[in-house]
Amino acid sequence: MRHDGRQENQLREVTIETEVLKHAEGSVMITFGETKVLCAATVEESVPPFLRGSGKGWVTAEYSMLPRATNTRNRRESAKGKLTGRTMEIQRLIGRALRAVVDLDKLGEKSIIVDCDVIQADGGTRTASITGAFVALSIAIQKEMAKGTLLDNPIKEHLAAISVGILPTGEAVLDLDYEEDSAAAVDMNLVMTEAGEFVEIQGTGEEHTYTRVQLLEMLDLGDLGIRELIRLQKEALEALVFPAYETVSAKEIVIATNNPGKAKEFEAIFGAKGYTVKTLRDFPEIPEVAETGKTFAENAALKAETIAERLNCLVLADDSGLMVDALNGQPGVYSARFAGNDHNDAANNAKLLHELTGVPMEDRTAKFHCTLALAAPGKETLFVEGEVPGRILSIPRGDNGFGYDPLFYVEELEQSMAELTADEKNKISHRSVAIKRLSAVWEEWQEGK
Ligand SMILES: O=c1nc[nH]c2c1ncn2[C@H]1C[C@H](O)[C@@H](COP(=O)(O)OP(=O)(O)OP(=O)(O)O)O1
Ligand SMILES: [Mg+2]
Repeated sequence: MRHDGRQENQLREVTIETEVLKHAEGSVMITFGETKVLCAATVEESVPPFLRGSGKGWVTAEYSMLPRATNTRNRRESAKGKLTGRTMEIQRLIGRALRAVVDLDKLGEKSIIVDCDVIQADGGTRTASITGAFVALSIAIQKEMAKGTLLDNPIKEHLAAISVGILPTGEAVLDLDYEEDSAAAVDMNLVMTEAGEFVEIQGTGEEHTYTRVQLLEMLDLGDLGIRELIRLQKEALEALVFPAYETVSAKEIVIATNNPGKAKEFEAIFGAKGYTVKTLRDFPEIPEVAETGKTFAENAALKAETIAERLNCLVLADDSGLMVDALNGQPGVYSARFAGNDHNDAANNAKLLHELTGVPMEDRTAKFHCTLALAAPGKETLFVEGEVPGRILSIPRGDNGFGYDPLFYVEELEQSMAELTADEKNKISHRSVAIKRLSAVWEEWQEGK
């Protein structure tokens, strides 16, 4: 009988609470009896220098204990200015353990760092850390997969860790608490995989030795404990769904535009398809992307790809403009800054009228062009285009729309774009033509690589 009434092959009560932190990509509060460890996994889009350009990712861990995790206060290692040997040893062990079950090639050039912070210590902090860290890592990876930023699951199999030992009575026991651990004759930490293989065995006698028979007895107990821990890990992970991510990919779309006129049109068109539209006005912290490209496609890609990387999600961008035949296709990609001043519709329209002074109506043919770029991190960008023909009026007409709409006459409707209602414009505009083409190829693109 053990001091807390457990059987020799019985774990303490183990709980695994997932998603306990707002910011970390994966987080877990794990308890082994009175031992409590907070595990937080962070995904970073970079790797240590020795892996750069290799296509391989990295998984590592840090371990630390809060001052009052123990019955007397320990000075913080940050206050001491250096890590103790014990801390270094444990965090390396956690990192090694996790890397044993992750295919770093499949992870690609990303790093996952799992921070294990012991809130309360009552023996087995490293084994609880490894067991919890694996779950936090799995959550972070599942989210990457849900977002489409990881295509293939790099986790090869489950992994957990447990302590076993020999009490002074000679009895082999599973999952020692602090009281048992400090008196134990032999103390052993086992890190094992779901397949029953070992990653690490740390077994030491303390003023005692142990026999081969006792070693096998401890390994058997450990095996039992690991199986139970893996069952609990799976239970915790299976209970998780990622509804937020499903909504982001299925029902929400981010459009990399600052133009309120475009935003309204996208909202109307995608809203009718059941999407919520977010634009850069929802992310005021993101600086404007410089449109340094020479083509609509280059600029659309610049906007979509920069923002997709930044927000780590699917992003659509629009680069559009007016192409006037009598001006050899100008202002084209420079439409927004035709009059020099970016985004000044009145000045742009005035300059357009000035440039076309004396040009007769039959020679004032033009078209609106729109290139859409759909980008996701790690994916090749998809492009579609749309155009609508028209003529440039000599007097602005109508108050709807934006940009050059008051000067753009749509012959078949016998109205300027600015005289059309939003619905009417959205049926015929260059943007709506492009969006229709996008819907036709979107799914195929999303399923492909
Ligand atoms: O339906 C339209 N009706 C009237 N004018 C339009 C339209 N579509 C584009 N245009 C003009 C406005 C702007 O002068 C330029 C787009 O420049 P472009 O860089 O693509 O957009 P932008 O800088 O206003 O917003 P953003 O880059 O944040 O999406 O073409
Ligand atoms: Mg622009």
